Amino acid sequence: MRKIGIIGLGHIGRLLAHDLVATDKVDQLVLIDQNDELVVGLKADLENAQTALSTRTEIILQDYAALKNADILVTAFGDSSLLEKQQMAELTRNGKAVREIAPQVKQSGFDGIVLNISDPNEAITAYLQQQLALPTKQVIGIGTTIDTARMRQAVAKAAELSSQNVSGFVYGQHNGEKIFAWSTVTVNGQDLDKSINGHHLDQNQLRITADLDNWYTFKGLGYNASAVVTWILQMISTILGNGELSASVAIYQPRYSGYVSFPTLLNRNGQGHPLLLNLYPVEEAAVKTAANAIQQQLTILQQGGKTND
Ligand SMILES: NC(=O)c1ccc[n+]([C@@H]2O[C@H](COP(=O)([O-])OP(=O)(O)OC[C@H]3O[C@@H](n4cnc5c(N)ncnc54)[C@H](O)[C@@H]3O)[C@@H](O)[C@H]2O)c1
Repeated sequence: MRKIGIIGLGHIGRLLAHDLVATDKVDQLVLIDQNDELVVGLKADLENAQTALSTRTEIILQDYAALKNADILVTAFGDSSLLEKQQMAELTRNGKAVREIAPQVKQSGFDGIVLNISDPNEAITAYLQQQLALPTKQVIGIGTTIDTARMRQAVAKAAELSSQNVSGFVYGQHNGEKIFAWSTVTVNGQDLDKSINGHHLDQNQLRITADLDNWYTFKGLGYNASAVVTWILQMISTILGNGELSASVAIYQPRYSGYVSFPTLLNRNGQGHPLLLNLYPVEEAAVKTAANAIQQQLTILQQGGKTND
């Protein structure tokens, strides 16, 4: 039996719940949010939707104990409207949420894989791992997965190809020190310093295009959800199946003694082998800077959200 929990049913959580039910990825779905009316409404809506399906998902509401034998827990709590004010505005707010949520998850005996979406992603993932006291391989954040996807798309658009032809990763910190690691980026095996499909690609322009995609989505919708949910569904399929997926996710990296967004393989155990690619020294230094910034945020969270200013 495939069992998944989602904590936080805002833009992301409710779209994910719908997609899991509609694509028959889950037998039991545990839905938890601080807003009781929201979860009751969502359950009714999803059950109505199932009248058009030949599959059935059992939906369980507001029951932390039901997470005990869940395979995966997706955390998508927060208040994404705060991002309009400041990129890191959710830090202390979501730190408090971790202190409310983690003891209840821990008490359930949950021992599956956590996929964290809540921001600031790397620091909240690290804090969740500490508060849940689960092995680091089992607590993964979406990290710079979407930034990586946007980078690949920017390259693909400029080269007039589809993004499946592009490989490479964005490292570091999703809402902060993002490192577009050009040393890792290739188009069908070709480096970017060569002409690609007749186009000479300008890295500065590519970065602007990738960031603009995020800006347009946020300005138009006030949130972004489709890309995140689609990638999380891929990760869920990988964890529940036998495959491996490479993604730049928030993982514990021993070489930085902490969490940072770093390319790695995901598999049924959660985090598999990290991809140790040869970065340019300047990229390597920037990843270290990002890891330090994440560590500083983690320290703020560990102190209960109190900053010195
Ligand atoms: N890393 C990424 O790529 C990425 C992309 C988009 C959004 N995000 C982040 O994901 C999170 C969710 O985004 P969203 O747009 O769905 O947010 P949202 O504001 O629409 O919804 C958040 C939900 O979490 C619930 N919640 C808050 N605190 C809770 C608690 N203590 N216990 C239970 N439920 C709680 C709220 O009631 C709300 O329903 C945010 O932190 C957002 O910044 C990350």
